[in-house]
Amino acid sequence: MLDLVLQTSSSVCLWGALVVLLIVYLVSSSSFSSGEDRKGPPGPRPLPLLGNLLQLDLKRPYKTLVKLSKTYGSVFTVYMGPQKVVFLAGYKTVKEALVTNADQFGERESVRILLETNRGHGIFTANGDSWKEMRRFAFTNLRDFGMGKKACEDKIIEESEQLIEVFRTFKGEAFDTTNPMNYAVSNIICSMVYGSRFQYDDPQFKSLVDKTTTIAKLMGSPSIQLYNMFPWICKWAFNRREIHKTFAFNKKQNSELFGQLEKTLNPQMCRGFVDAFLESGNTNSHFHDENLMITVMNLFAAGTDTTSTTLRWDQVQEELSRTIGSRQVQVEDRKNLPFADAVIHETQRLASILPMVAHRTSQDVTFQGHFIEKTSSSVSLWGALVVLLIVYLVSSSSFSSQKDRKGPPGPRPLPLLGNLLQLDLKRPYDTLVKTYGSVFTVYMGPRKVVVLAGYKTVKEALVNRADEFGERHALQITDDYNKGHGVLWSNGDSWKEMRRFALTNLRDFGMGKRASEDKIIDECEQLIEVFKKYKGEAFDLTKPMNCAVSNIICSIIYGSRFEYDDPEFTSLVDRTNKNIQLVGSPSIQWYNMFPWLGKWINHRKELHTMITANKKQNLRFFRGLKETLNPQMCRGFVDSFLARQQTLEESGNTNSNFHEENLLVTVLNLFAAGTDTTATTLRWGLLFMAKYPKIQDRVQEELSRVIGGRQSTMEDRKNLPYTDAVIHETQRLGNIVPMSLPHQTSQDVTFQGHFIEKGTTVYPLLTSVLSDESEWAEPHSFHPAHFLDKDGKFVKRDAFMPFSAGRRACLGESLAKMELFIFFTTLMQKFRFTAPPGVSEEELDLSPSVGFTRSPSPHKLCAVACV
Ligand code: HEM
Repeated sequence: MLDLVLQTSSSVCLWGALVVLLIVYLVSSSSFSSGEDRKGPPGPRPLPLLGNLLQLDLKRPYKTLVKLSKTYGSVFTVYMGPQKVVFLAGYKTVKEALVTNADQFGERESVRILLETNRGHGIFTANGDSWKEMRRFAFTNLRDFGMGKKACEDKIIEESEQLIEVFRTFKGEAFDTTNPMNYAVSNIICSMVYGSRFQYDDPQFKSLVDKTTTIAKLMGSPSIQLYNMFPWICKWAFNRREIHKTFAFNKKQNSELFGQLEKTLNPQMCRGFVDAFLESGNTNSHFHDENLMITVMNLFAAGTDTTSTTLRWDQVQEELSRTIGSRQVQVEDRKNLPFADAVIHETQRLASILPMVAHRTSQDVTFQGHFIEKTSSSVSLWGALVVLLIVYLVSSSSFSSQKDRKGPPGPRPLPLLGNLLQLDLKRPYDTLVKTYGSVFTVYMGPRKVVVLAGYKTVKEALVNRADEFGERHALQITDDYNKGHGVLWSNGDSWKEMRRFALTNLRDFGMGKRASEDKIIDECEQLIEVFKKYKGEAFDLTKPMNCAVSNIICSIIYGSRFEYDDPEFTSLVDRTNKNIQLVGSPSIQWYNMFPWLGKWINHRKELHTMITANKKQNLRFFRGLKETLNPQMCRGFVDSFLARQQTLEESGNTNSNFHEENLLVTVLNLFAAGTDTTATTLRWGLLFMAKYPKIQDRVQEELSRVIGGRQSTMEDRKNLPYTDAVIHETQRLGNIVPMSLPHQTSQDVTFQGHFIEKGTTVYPLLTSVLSDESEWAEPHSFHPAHFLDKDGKFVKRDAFMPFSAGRRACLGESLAKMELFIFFTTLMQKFRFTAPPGVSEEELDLSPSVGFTRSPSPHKLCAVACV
């Protein structure tokens, strides 16, 4: 069959063959059905090839697994890609397997990447005789060099003195304990392995420790997990190259250290594990260089990575000083320090730094009534699939079209997966901009996407070529619920009518006008009351901020605001915000790329429940408004829409875009687009103020000098250039919609010499505009001077494009600007925003949490009322 396939060149046949092979594989392979047939442990139903991958949170797989153990019990099966893995959960089960049935469960199963680096040597991933010898030798030697004994205790005491010295140099100021802690712990291993410790600033030592930690981090990254499951297609993963590079570097450094030790070897004085190994004179075949190297690196890796957690030091310290005063603690003291000992144990329990270590079955096992077969792999079928894929890659024409027709350049895509494996899904385009310039092609799974980067290019496309680039590309998930209605995800006449109607109405209801300003001022007063309740204590601003901003939209849409504790209101606000998060989640991104996976995506069900609830609630509101409709008094957007609908119906127009579904979707769009965005920007602003108190000083000084204690209005903006610059800089650096929303080309386009087909998805990369190095002096820092001239006057900047540009630009721009100005200035007049007590400004984290919008990581601030 393979010969036949190899001779065929058409990609259709190849796809056909692939499908047939997959079916054959599915039907013939017992690996997926054995679960049921032979009473294997239960588990979620796997997909072919992908297994249960889409149900797992790859960042914290153990969390999903704990959830699964609640459904399937303490022994269950999960397919990590094509690989069947049996998980054991809970004390009783784990103990029964690892202790009682040690022989059957005691072999080490290893992930692909570790097999590659360790090659069956060392202790961690080895099995069989080599493992037995190395483990025994390491164990005896570590014991000889003091593990659990007095000599080791002395070394640890000496090291802890060094660590205390380092801690002291910070003089009580906040600092990150990771590095000193890693150095101290590594030094214990160094003493045992090489026979000596290092100074913490020794570059060789620092690099060894830092690189070991880097490798550990990379090993847990999602792309490496994917590689472990699909080694044949994920070979190109960037992190894999990094691991191999770093690992080789560490090896080289260790070789040098071993070389030095070998030169000074003295049979009368064995300094450590390496000496013992070199001297062992053991002719046994397992004592070779490679085994020494990997064993030492295993000991290093396993002995270094530490855990940090918030310890109850107050109580621990009290117990320590009561029990032993200021003398050095010794292991002997442990029995008299029950609380300290408990804290250390609890830290280990909670931190659980190695949540999953893989074992494998050495034979067929029946365990707790489940059949678990001896670990095996269906190598031959996989081999066939790989060959087929290669043939496909070489012959298929579908991906080479971009070269033929001079499409924008880009990395070479894989079939189906496209460039997914080359992208860091959190910041997908940063590296690509550097390699491919301002217009390039990326395949998000099977979908071709053109990315536009930099101010000039984005402006040229969205403004100068607005007609060609001004259509919206709807994502699969938004299409499911918007179905071409509303303003955000629609196109054509319906979009045009809805956008125009929404814009006119928002304007009539005060957007950019006095009425709207009054509403914002009223809402601000409510928000201030909420902030005051915290009496200067630290709190999370998200919820009150969301409620306040949502209320502005409510006033405009329904004609009235809600109390913050009204359950109708809070549920609407909470669901809207949760929806936005979910829509940006990785699993929904998978769904957008591979809609046929639909059923298996968990978040989709959650999203469905919430959107349905929001729709129902809105329909209820509409009904209430309809019953009290008064043509003389239009309360808001819904009234206006209903009135128009009625007029059209009365005039016999049955074909109009003014129907209930369009009202519903437009209202949900305005809610979604108008709340999270503005509230998130305001949270960035206050966080920047707490982080940079000198800038906050200048804002507050300007406010009190120019408007004193009275309420600010939009009129004041021109007299507050510094404050205005700070708000603009907040939007620039906050960069909350980093990729804008997807556009698509409305026709075949030739752009900057590249051919782009009609209907291609286009992402204008706003983040690259807002941090364009040729436009901004300090693109990556908070620098209000970007918007000030040398006399301190406010200057507009063309590259300030947080609302995007052109015909699809943000519809709520002027409302958002008004909200930002009034909320920000009023809050600045009333409160001083600071980091929580005990947290320094440097520690306030500016790293974003990226979902559909880019928001600050969860944090708390204090709002101290100004007198
Ligand atoms: C700081 C606040 C805001 C920011 C940064 C922001 C940003 C954006 C961006 C980048 C887009 C996509 C433009 C494109 O496709 O190129 C957008 C679209 C949109 N925004 Fe905003 N927005 C904000 C506030 C608001 C508010 C308050 C409303 C509602 C009243 C709103 C309603 C919309 C709508 C309806 C669209 C879709 C326009 C269309 O597709 O025709 N936005 N916004």
